[in-house]
Order: sequence, then structure tokens, then C-alpha cells
Amino acid sequence: MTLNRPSIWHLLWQMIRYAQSLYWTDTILWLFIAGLPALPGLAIREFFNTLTNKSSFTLSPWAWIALLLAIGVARIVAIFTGRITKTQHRFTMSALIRRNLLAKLFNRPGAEPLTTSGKQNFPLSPGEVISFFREDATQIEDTVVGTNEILGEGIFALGSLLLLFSVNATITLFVFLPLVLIAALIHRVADRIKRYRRASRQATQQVTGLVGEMFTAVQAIQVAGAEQTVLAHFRRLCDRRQQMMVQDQLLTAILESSFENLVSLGTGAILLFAAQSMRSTVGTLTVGDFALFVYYLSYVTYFLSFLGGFLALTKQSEVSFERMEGLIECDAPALVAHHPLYLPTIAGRNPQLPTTHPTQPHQNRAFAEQDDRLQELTALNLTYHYPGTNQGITDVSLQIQRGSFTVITGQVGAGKSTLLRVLMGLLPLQVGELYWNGQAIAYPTQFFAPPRSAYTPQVPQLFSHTLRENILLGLAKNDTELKQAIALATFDQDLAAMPDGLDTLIGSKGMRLSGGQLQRAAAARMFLRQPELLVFDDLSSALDVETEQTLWSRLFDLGSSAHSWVPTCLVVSHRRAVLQRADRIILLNNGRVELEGKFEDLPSVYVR
Ligand SMILES: Nc1ncnc2c1ncn2[C@@H]1O[C@H](COP(=O)(O)OP(=O)(O)OP(=O)(O)O)[C@@H](O)[C@H]1O
Repeated sequence: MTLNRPSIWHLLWQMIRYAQSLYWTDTILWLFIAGLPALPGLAIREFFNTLTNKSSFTLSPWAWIALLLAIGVARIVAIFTGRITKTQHRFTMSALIRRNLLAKLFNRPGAEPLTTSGKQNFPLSPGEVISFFREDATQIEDTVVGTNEILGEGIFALGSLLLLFSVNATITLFVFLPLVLIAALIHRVADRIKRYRRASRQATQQVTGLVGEMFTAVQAIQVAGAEQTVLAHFRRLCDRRQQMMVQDQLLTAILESSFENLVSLGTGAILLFAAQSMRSTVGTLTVGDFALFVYYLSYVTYFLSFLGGFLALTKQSEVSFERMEGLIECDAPALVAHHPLYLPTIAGRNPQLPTTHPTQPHQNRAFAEQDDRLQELTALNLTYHYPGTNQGITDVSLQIQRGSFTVITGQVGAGKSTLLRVLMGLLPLQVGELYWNGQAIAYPTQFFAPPRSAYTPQVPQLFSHTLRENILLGLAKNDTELKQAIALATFDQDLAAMPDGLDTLIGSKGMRLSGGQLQRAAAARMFLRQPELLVFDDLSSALDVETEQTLWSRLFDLGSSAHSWVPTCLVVSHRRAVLQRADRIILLNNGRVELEGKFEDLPSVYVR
């Protein structure tokens, strides 16, 4: 994966190309910001030459002051405008990286744990993933925006260098000495820069990971009386992060100060030479020339130390790209690919957002072809083993017919949830094939979404918003349709008891709802989309027998009525009433199909 990674320069160039006009506008402004201070140098030379009557200009002191002031004001204007373009460009760059990273994460099989290549098979927590979006994206942003500063400073440093050459070529050659030393130093410590950066990022990631876990597990920590233990662990991680950050920052500071010192020593040597040359070749180097030389020399030398710092930054950005590649398991070019961002413009205008069609039910949206309606779903020899284990499912085949009710059952850990996740493309197929109406499904992750299918896991995911928003999730539906879906999910009575009705705020992860209400709110979300295939992972676990029976009855009454929606169900359950209703039961044992049949065929040990 990383063998053919393009160079950091190529990746930065791709990012520059994304917002070219903004980039070049900012670059031009930066040229002014960097270049305007060069003009006082010329003015100073002429001023000093006026004192020794060697100037070709005859300006009054006030004219010189006015000129210097005008240059100063122009620079202030350039800096002010440059800050606006820089800010816009800066955030566009990190937004592109974050957008691409997020898109890649969404395209992964959703139930597969996130890992980094350095920690193979060791899942990352959401808190840990945040550090990729925060520190790594910002690091790359800094480097891209650094390029036009380097360009601006570089052009004027080059101009200054040419001027210095015209004044005294021999002395100017000494300017290159610090540059060679800086390049050699960067080359020598490149590995160390990257190693320290990797270690500090990893340590930060562990701290943010634990913060995330602590916040979501406050109750578990309290119940176990583990506050002190968790805090001690947190302190250990923070101490380690401190150590790694100090190491990383110290190296950066040492490098920067080394660059400055190298440059300062070089400057000192040049000045000594220049002064010597002034004494020995009286008349060729004027006082004005010497003043100009000193002025422009600092210009060139500042650029050299800036360049050194920038080169170190690019090494650190290489680490950020490597880390992100490891996270999304794809090459870095995908991270810099060009996609619309819809950010507000520099004038503050919000761009027109594209109209999307989030998962409309098939009768409202031309369901591509009639063929897309489920007639038969076939799974052949599905195998998925969790990385580093032999747990999961092995060689599972099944067929689901339109309008049927299929129940997967089996003991705890038999592989029921894994089978559903593999079928829904939430875990990648290691072996096996999936067919929808006889057509092979190439990308199950993208294929199994409404209006083809909808799935509710054992613990449904709801968001900290209103009930309405949670059920709609962007779908354009009115309250009547919403209430029909809610009634189908047997959530209507609960809703009637809520003073704020559909506008009830349900809290983070739906914490203000009971387990059963959560399940039924998630079911309503599925029903509203009227998918061809409904997949439930153990609805029975959170519902009493009666409520669950009502739900299935209401759903199947639809199928037998003239309603255009004929739902097909695939559910995990141990409940007798559900098993009795099943058209087909698949009994899993140790990840394999042990039996396929009807309720009567099932050994009594599996019926509750
Ligand atoms: N993320 C994971 N990493 C490693 N092993 C896992 C993971 N998730 C599940 N397993 C293992 O895979 C096997 C099947 O798990 P699965 O959750 O599919 O079982 P299940 O039949 O749904 O169980 P339950 O009835 O408790 O929900 C179990 O042995 C489980 O320990």
C-alpha cells in the first residue's frame, strides 16, 4: 500500500491545485507581505549615499520618511488582506483532507473495527480516531499553506541574492554555506523527526481515546468503583503524552534554533568579510552598499532558516499522511482527491447545496429497474472470521424469498449477528458470494441500504436530537407518514404519552428512551423507508412478547393487504412466538448452519 506512495511534494501539489485561484491570490499577497520590506533597503542605501553625496536621487528627508511610511501602510494592507485569503485557504485545505478521510470511513464495511497499520487488529476507539481529524489534518494544512509563504519569501530572497551578487559576488557566495549545512542537518535527522512525530501522535491518540471512553462509560466506572484506577491510567497516558510531546517539540525547537544559529554565524562571517573588503577596496563598496548588504543579507538568511523549518514540517506531514493511509487502508492520493466542499465563499456567501435523494421509498423514486425489487436474495458459502481469531461464520449459505419471514437462531456466540453484518456488507466478505435476484452483488457495503434494505442492530444508534429528526434522518416526509411508520413500529402509544410528541429531545444515543422504545424508534425509521428487506438483530431482546407480536402482525397485515409495500424480513430471535411465525429457520452453531427448516424441526433446547 505504501510502496508506491507519491512524494509529499506531489500530494501537496494536488492540494494546491484544488483551490488554485485562492492559492495564487494568497501567494501574490504574500509576495507583497514578504517583498515590501525589501524596498526600505533600497531607500536606506540611497539615504546613506545621500549623506556621502553618492546618491543619484536628491530627495528631502521628509520625502524619505513619506516613502518609508507609504511602504509600511501598503504592507499593513497586504497583511490584513492576506490574513483573509490565508484563513480561507487554510481551512479549505484541512476541510478537503477531513472530507476525504470521512468519506473513506463511511465507505468501509461499517462493523469492521478501525485499526491503524501500526496496531494491526487492535481496534481504535472513536476518541482515538479524532486525533487523525484534528492534529494530522491541521499538520497537513500548515504545510500546504507554508508553501506559498516559502514561495513568497523565496522569490524575494532570490532577488536579494542577485542584488547582493551585484554588490559583491565573492562575499555573497558565503550565503550558501548555511544552506548546505541546513540541508545536511535535515537529511541526517529526517528519520528521527518522523519517529518522534509518530510517537507523539500515537500518545495523543491514546489520551483522546481514553477521554472518549471515559465519557461514554461514566456509569460503568462508577458502578465498578473504578474511578481511581481509571484516573491513574489516564494520568499514565497523559504523562507519556507529555514525554513524547516534549521530545517531539524539543527536537523541532533544537532544529529551528540550529538553523537560526547556523544562519547567524554565516551572517557574522559575511559581515566581517564585507567590512574587510570595504577597508581594502576603498571606493568600490560604499557605505550605502554596505547598509544594503546588511539589510538584504538578513532577508536571505531569514529565508534560509524558514526553509529549514519548512523542510522539517514536510517530514512531519509525511507521518500524518502515513497515519491516515493506515487508518483508511488506502493510498494517500485518495486523501487529496478533489471533491466539492460547499464551504462559504470568502465574501461570506453560502454556496447552493446539491439536492440529494436520501433513501426515498421505491414507489416515490423510480427504483432504478423493476429488477431491483427483491424476489430472491441468495448467499453462498459466506465466511468471515474476526481478524486473528477463528470466531465468526463459516461456509453459510441461505436463500430469502420475497415476502418471507426468515429467523436466524442459535446459542449465544453462535454467529447470528456476524451473519447479518456480513449479509448487510457491514463486515467484508472473506469468502462467498451474494446475489440479489440472481445478480451478483459487487459492493455489498453500498448495495445494502434503503430502499433495498434497512437494518437495526442489537443496540440501535440514535442521535442527540428530536424523535422526528431521528426517524426522518433527512427524509422528506410529512407527519402523517411519520405517524403511520410509528404506529407500525407499535410506538404510537409511547408517542402519545410524550408531552412534546415528535419534538421530544431523546438525548445522547437516545438515553431518554427505554431499551424497547429505542428499538421501536429505530424500527419506525426503517419502516418509513419501506425497504424491500427488513433486517432486525434480536428485536425480541428489548420487547415483551405481546408488543413484539403486535409489531409483526401489523407488518404482515400490510403484506396481505393491497398495500404496495411487501416487506421481507430477516430477523435474529430465540422467541417461540417468532420462531413459530417463521417461514424458514436457520439454526447456527459455532458459526455454521446446523439446521434449516421450520419450527417443528427445531430441537426444543433452542426454543424459549
Ligand atoms: N469484534 C469481534 N472480534 C472478535 N471476535 C468477535 C467479535 N465479535 C464477535 N466475535 C466472536 O464471534 C463469535 C460470534 O459472535 P456473534 O456476535 O455473531 O454471535 P451471536 O450469535 O450474535 O451472539 P449473541 O446471541 O450473544 O448476540 C463469538 O464467539 C464472538 O465472541
